[in-house]
Amino acid sequence: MSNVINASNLILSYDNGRKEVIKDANFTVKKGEFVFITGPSGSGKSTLLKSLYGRIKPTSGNLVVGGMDLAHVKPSKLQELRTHMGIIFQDFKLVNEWTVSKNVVLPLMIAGYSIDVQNTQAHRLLKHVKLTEHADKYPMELSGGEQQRVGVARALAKNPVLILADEPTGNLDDYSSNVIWDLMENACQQLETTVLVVTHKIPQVFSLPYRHFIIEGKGVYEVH
Ligand SMILES: Nc1ncnc2c1ncn2[C@@H]1O[C@H](COP(=O)(O)OP(=O)(O)OP(=O)(O)O)[C@@H](O)[C@H]1O
Repeated sequence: MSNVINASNLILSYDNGRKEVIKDANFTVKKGEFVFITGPSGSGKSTLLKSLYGRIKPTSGNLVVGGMDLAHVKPSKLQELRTHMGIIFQDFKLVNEWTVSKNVVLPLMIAGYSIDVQNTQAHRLLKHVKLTEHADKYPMELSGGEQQRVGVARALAKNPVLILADEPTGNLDDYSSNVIWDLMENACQQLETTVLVVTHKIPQVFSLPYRHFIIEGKGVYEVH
C-alpha cells in the first residue's frame, strides 16, 4: 500500500524557529489507515495536523502528503493539496449566514463545479449524514451533533484521499460522538479514505483496526 503521509526528521516550530514544538518526527501513514493522535494539552497535536494541510511549513526535515513535498511547496500549490483533503474541526467552522446545503458544497463551489453537480452532491451527502430535512436551515438552528454532521458531509464532498480531524467530537455528547465516529469509520472502510484524528478520547467501541501515535516531549511515537 502506498504512503499518504511520509514524515522524516520533521521539525515544526513557531516564531521563526524559536519555539520548537515537534522535533525529529519520523512516521508514515498508508492509504486507507485510520490513525489516532493523542498527547497532553499543548504537546503539538494541532500543530502537527496544521502542518499536514499546509497551514504551517516544516522548519526542517521532510513532509510529503499525497505526493506533495510540503517542505518545499509553493504556497500557490497548497489549494491543490487541499482539494484531496477533508478537514473537520472541533468548532465545526460552518458559515452561519449560509444554509446547511450551501455549507456542504463549499469545497465544490471553490473548485468551480456546476450548480447541477453541487445540488446533486448536496442531496447525496445530506442523505448520507441523515440531515435531508435540514437542508435549508442555517447552522445555528441545528444541534452541535447535527452541525458536526454537516462538517463531516462537507469534508466528504470531494471524495477526499485524506480526512484530517481535530477533536471532532470534543463538544459532543456520547450519542452524537458515536454518529460522527461511525461516519468516519464508514469513509475509511468503504471509500478507503485515510483518516487521521486528533482526540483525547479514542472511542471504546471501534470496529476498525487502527494505529495510535502519541506526542510527548516534542516526539511522535507509535503506541503498540
Ligand atoms: N500560532 C502560534 N504561535 C506560537 N506558539 C503557538 C502557536 N500555536 C500554538 N503554539 C504553541 O505550540 C504548542 C503546541 O500547541 P498545539 O495547539 O499544537 O497543542 P495541542 O496538543 O493541540 O494542545 P490542546 O490539546 O490543548 O489543543 C503550545 O505550547 C502552544 O502554545
